[in-house]
Amino acid sequence: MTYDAQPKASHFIAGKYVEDSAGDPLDVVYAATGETIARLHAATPAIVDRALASAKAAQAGWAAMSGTERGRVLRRAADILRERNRELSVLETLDTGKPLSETLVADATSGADALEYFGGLAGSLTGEHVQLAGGDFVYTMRKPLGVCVGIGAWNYPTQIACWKAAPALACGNAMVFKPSEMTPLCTLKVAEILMEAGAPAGVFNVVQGYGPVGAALTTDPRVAKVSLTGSVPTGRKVYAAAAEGIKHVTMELGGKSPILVFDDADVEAAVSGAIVGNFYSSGQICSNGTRVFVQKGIKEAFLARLTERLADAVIGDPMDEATTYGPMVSERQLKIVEGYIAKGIEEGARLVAGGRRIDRPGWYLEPTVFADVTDGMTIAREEIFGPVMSVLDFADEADGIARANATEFGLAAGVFTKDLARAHRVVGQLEAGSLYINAYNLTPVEAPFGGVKASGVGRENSKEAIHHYSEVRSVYVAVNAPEAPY
Ligand SMILES: NC(=O)c1ccc[n+]([C@@H]2O[C@H](COP(=O)([O-])OP(=O)(O)OC[C@H]3O[C@@H](n4cnc5c(N)ncnc54)[C@H](O)[C@@H]3O)[C@@H](O)[C@H]2O)c1
Ligand SMILES: O=CCc1c[nH]cn1
Repeated sequence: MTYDAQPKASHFIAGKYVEDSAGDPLDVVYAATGETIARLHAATPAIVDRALASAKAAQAGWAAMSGTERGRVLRRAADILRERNRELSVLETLDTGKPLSETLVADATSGADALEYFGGLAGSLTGEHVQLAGGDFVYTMRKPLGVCVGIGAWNYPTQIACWKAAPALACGNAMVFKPSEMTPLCTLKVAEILMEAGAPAGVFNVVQGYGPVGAALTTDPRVAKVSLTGSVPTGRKVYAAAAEGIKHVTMELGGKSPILVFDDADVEAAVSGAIVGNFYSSGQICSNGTRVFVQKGIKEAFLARLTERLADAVIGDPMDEATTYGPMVSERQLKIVEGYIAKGIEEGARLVAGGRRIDRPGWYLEPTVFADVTDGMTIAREEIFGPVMSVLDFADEADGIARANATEFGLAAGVFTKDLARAHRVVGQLEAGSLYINAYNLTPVEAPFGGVKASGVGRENSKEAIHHYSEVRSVYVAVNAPEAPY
């Protein structure tokens, strides 16, 4: 099968595709076959400069439009994403290797939700009136930050671009977005669609590249804010570089999230939560609940049902809609995960499912489950970012909470129990940004998403995101003549 994945050019600047073949080559390899399906080029310094200049030039005019007009553009873009969902989902599958059965429901559709939601909010972004003594008052104005930079990870290229662009543009900012070097294709389509929907040229630009391009964008004095989705080590670098310029940041980083399954949980629901929380997108989701703490009384039933249901995963061609489990994004990522599996075995965890590379072209790794994992093992401490679930025993509520929190990360956490009083008591003590009761890994645009501790700073989605793409100014108005001491 041949796929037409080659874009018109590598970058999208000031409303047009732009190429500069002097940049380092950036090949797109289809994860399901290992074939190179497109060649792009990383941005040269001249391209980075052009993109930032274009965003800077466009931003003031975009901010001067009414929120209702900006919102209309975003909502039109949402409609186009939905109309082209199939075409965009195929491209997302080519970019990432995720099965079409997932991309049809979780990528362009999630991007469209963000554009629609923030498009709806754009017209109602207002300040406040604050009455003071004696008739004086203060009013506040909510202002855009200016030029924002978005830097993406490779697991959800369309979603990540839209989750950043939608609130940024709703508030009147312009954006330069650098997708992950692993998945450069989808964001170009988002840029094309925003222009088609009526966004002025320069309001959303895309430049490709590796880490140094992201670093050049982060440190440029024209940039007011950097929003990164990536690993904690990259987050530390980008946060530090942004701090040098006193820039705003959003850091959407990694995790090692816990799921607590109590004795009284519905086994079927808990197994479903653990499956979506570990194997959706072949385990390449930041918020995955990769430490599954299972109370002793339910452990055998949980493991038995989990292994039974894993046997029903349809592993195959991601373009076949019957496939429910696809390849990992790259051979490099697959080898990193194989290294963790070897470490798990070496450190004494019990392999109860999977563990091997699948004998077919592309980067396929079996959904893998380890039981009898202990807190000190490498697979229980480090983010693997692949299809590896660690099942740990726990004694009681206090033990489960303490051990769930014993990590530098704090992105998500889940609790499965029929005792709702306990569920609320437990989530109230778990150190994570997204908490789930009898559910896992759902990310509706209406709910804030983001981490605590090393998992991040700031929130995407919901009204919370508005605070991270705008700032408040206050105006003091005197109605009486001012007094002075002399
Ligand atoms: N919290 C979230 O919302 C979220 C979502 C998806 C992925 N992630 C995390 O992302 C990681 C996997 O993605 P990845 O491997 O692409 O992450 P990564 O940290 O390797 O790269 C992320 C992005 O940062 C860029 N980058 C690298 N060095 C940079 C630098 N010095 N300055 C600026 N940009 C730089 C990369 O080119 C890429 O675009 C995992 O840790 C995962 O948990 C988090
Ligand atoms: O990968 C992190 C963000 C996310 C979680 N679920 C879907 N996307």
